[in-house]
Amino acid sequence: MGKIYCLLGKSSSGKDTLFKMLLEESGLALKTIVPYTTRPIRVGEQEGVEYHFVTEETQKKLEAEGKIIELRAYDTICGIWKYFTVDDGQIDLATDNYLVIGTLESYVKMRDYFGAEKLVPLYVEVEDGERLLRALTRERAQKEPNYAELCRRFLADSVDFSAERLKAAGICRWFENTEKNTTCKELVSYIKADIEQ
Ligand SMILES: Nc1ncnc2c1ncn2[C@@H]1O[C@H](COP(=O)(O)OP(=O)(O)OP(=O)(O)O)[C@@H](O)[C@H]1O
Ligand SMILES: Nc1nc2c(ncn2[C@@H]2O[C@H](COP(=O)(O)O)[C@@H](O)[C@H]2O)c(=O)[nH]1
Repeated sequence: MGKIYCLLGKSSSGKDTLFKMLLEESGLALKTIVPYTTRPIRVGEQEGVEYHFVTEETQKKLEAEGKIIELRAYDTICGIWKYFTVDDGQIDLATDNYLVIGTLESYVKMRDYFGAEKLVPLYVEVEDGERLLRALTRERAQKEPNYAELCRRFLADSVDFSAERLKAAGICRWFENTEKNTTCKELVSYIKADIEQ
């Protein structure tokens, strides 16, 4: 029976980078679950790859149909952006293991939906100063850097991933992401051991 491995961590902790590296590990054979969002598509993103980019109306329709597994809404600098997981036939835990990127909130909601034995948290941690530097470097490379949103996320993260909230969600193990290849190796060993147990 399959499980959902959920990469969690503050903004710029390296979730997306590690996500791509882990998907390339053929020994793990992890599948993905494409999430949905109402935020605008960014340069370099593709419909159906990072997200299904949908309108507010589509989100409301999916909600009315009872298809939304979990949803997060953020009051961003550019308005309300929603991120959500949909029961759209992508997930078959009878046959496959999945890798997703989540927040503490989405992890808890998916754990409650699928059952604690099905969700495995992979919490990625980076020292705040280093993380802010990485976030700034990444933002500077954007066509239209949004430094205000970067700052909002940085501040929101310290509340959203507070020690109390991590403890309440049962997250007691973390993976330090100083050097990505080392972190990836640690994650691979951890996931392999979990799959084989
Ligand atoms: N171990 C590392 N060492 C140095 N830089 C890294 C490392 N891991 C990731 N980065 C860089 O840090 C930046 C943020 O990484 P990434 O986009 O993977 O983070 P994220 O957690 O997915 O962020 P967000 O949640 O904001 O989308 C990127 O520019 C990435 O190349
Ligand atoms: N904990 C918080 N998570 C947030 C916030 N704003 C967005 N997000 C989450 O980030 C990821 C990735 O977003 P992206 O726009 O860079 O693709 C997504 O899962 C959101 O849930 C926040 O204020 N706090």
